[in-house]
Amino acid sequence: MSEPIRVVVTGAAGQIAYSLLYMIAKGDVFGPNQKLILHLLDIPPMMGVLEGVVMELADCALPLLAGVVPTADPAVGFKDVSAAFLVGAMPRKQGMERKDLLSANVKIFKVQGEALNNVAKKDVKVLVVGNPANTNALICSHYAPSIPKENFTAMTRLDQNRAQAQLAARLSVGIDRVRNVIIWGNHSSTQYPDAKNATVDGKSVVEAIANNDYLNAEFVETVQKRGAAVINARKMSSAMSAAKAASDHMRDWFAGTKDGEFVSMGVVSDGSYGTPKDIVFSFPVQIKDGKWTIKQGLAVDDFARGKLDATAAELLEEKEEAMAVCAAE
Ligand SMILES: NC(=O)C1=CN([C@@H]2O[C@H](COP(=O)(O)OP(=O)(O)OC[C@H]3O[C@@H](n4cnc5c(N)ncnc54)[C@H](O)[C@@H]3O)[C@@H](O)[C@H]2O)C=CC1
Ligand SMILES: O=C(O)CCC(=O)C(=O)O
Repeated sequence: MSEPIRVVVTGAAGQIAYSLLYMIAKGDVFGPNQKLILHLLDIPPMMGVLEGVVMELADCALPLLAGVVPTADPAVGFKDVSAAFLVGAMPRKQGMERKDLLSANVKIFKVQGEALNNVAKKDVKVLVVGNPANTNALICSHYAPSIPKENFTAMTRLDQNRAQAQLAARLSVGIDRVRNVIIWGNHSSTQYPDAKNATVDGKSVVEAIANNDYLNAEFVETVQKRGAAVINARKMSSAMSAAKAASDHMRDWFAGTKDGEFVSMGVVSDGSYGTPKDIVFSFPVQIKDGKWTIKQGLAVDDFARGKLDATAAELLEEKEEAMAVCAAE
């Protein structure tokens, strides 16, 4: 059993954290031999609620959980952490787009970027879940210049999992038989869920489904609008599935992807696939030894090109607005 690592979850009194903390503390993310000290960061009015979460974590009697640090102080929350799940932010309500949250939430990620810069380990792996996730991750990285840009990522794994589930249902196969679905771009309704490089039992999903109208329209729209569909039904945003996706994302980042497989993550663009540099764009990535690389050489047809350009344009707009909000602080 190795020494405990410190892991922070922000928004620790909220609904995603309520599922996520259990997954992390029982070993789903860092494995069954890695002890952890969980740092739980929320805002001062939520400290009472957080006390209840701390009690419940104790009552789970989890052998890997070596300690819990509840706090409202970012300097304590981010101190010496090796992994950071940045969940805490305002969620979208019915009728809002995720970018409507930008001016309120982006300020949180400026403060947390500065705190990570000052007190976290320099090799900390950061996953931004709070919306608008891609642009929040960019801002966080911008205010943490002493930590490599590669260490800041945004979550599009929930979209990937949704896309995989849609294809598996359409093909009437188990979810584990569908691989390599890609989410390109922003975690927003402009994202492009791409089944054209996906496989079912190693064979082309396009050939297995044999219905391009479905793959270009209904499939894409269902995944793009799934978050809103859950909000309409639950009157609250996705939480259990978001926690599972955060756990999948960080597990793969630490443990690596399997040969021949890739997963989608929002990462700082290097211009791959003709995208603008220096926005956080979701790409297919392969991961080895804790480092991701963008999978190169995949086919991007004219239809896909239009979608990639549209989601990139939205991210450029968000970046401009976010930088203006932070500069005005
Ligand atoms: N990237 C993705 O795929 C997904 C992202 N989300 C986003 O995740 C975020 C959290 O969602 P929920 O847990 O459902 O919301 P929630 O409202 O249940 O919990 C959010 C928590 O964050 C806390 N918080 C607010 N400001 C904070 C700060 N400065 N520092 C620390 N904590 C702070 C709040 O007090 C609250 O406890 C939302 O922005 C939501 O839109 C949700 C689902 C999927
Ligand atoms: O849709 C939202 O704004 C909140 C949750 C979310 O990002 C999602 O379900 O994809």
